[in-house]
Amino acid sequence: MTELVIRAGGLRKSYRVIERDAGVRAALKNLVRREVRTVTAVDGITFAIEAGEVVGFLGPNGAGKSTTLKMLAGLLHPTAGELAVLGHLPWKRKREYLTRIAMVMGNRNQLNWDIPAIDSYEVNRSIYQIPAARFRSTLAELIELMDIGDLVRKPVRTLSLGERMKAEIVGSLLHVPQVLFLDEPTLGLDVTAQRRLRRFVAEYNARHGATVLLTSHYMADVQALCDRVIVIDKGTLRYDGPLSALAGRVMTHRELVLTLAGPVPDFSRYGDVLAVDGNTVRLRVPRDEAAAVTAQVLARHGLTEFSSVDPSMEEVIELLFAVGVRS
Ligand SMILES: Nc1ncnc2c1ncn2[C@@H]1O[C@H](COP(=O)(O)OP(=O)(O)OP(=O)(O)O)[C@@H](O)[C@H]1O
Repeated sequence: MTELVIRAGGLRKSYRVIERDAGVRAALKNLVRREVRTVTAVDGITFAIEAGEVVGFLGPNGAGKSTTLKMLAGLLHPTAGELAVLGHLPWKRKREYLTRIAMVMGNRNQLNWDIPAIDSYEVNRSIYQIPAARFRSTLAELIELMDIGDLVRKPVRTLSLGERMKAEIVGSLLHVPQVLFLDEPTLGLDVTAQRRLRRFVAEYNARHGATVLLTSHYMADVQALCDRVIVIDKGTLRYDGPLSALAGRVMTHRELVLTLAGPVPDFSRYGDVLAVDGNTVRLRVPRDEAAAVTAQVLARHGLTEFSSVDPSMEEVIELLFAVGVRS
């Protein structure tokens, strides 16, 4: 039986924001009476994740992804709902919990800039009470997996962004956590460093059976690592399922490229004619009619070639965020 590592039910998080207009007068008024507004960042989401899954968390800016990850990692207290990770209430921040998870934020540094990463790692070793021999072997494994070698001996401030991110991740995983929350881990990295990091996450997942929840604006990260995606928008869950099925839910139409033996007659009765080039016509048809249209064209006109153009994942996501998911 598979083990459920994360269970969230009706999870909510609201922030209280103090409203303030600009200027001295507003500042004075604010001292007397504070206008407080509630921002609901996560508005009752329910999902469950099994051990060893690598799940992509997608959504436009401000959708509530970081807030959700922070609740899972115990950095924020949920306003309402149920949440259990590895059987723990994350916000209690129990030692037994914190030693089994890691949160990596692409836009935050955990390592001290003025000293080499290896010295910060020593600090982590004592915080997590990692036995010396295990620490050495894990460090060697992570350094090899991440291919950072002697860089860990240079002051962090002298490292490039990509090198620093690799060093950050090594530092976050020295206690060999079973659950990884990765919030934009490849943010700002060049393509080579992104690829390296992806390989690393895949390898770590395979070696340690770790459960990974990842947010990223780079679709390549999600495609390379996640079979399953959870899409949220304005704090609510819009899709939870295989990445491969997402296109089908979002794209209402398909593009067919049909090549006939002779010139193309008027094809407007089959769908939107996008282009005609010699004997080839590009046709846009409702997704669920694509097979029937192809069969009709084959029967009536004959086909020498046929293909259907699959949208790129970027296109799917762009459309998804623009129009939402069809239920
Ligand atoms: N500390 C805070 N105080 C008040 N509002 C906040 C706070 N943190 C986040 N928010 C608001 O909550 C909403 C969700 O923010 P969150 O950072 O979780 O979204 P996100 O999906 O991670 O966005 P992005 O892709 O831009 O990182 C946004 O409207 C944001 O402005």
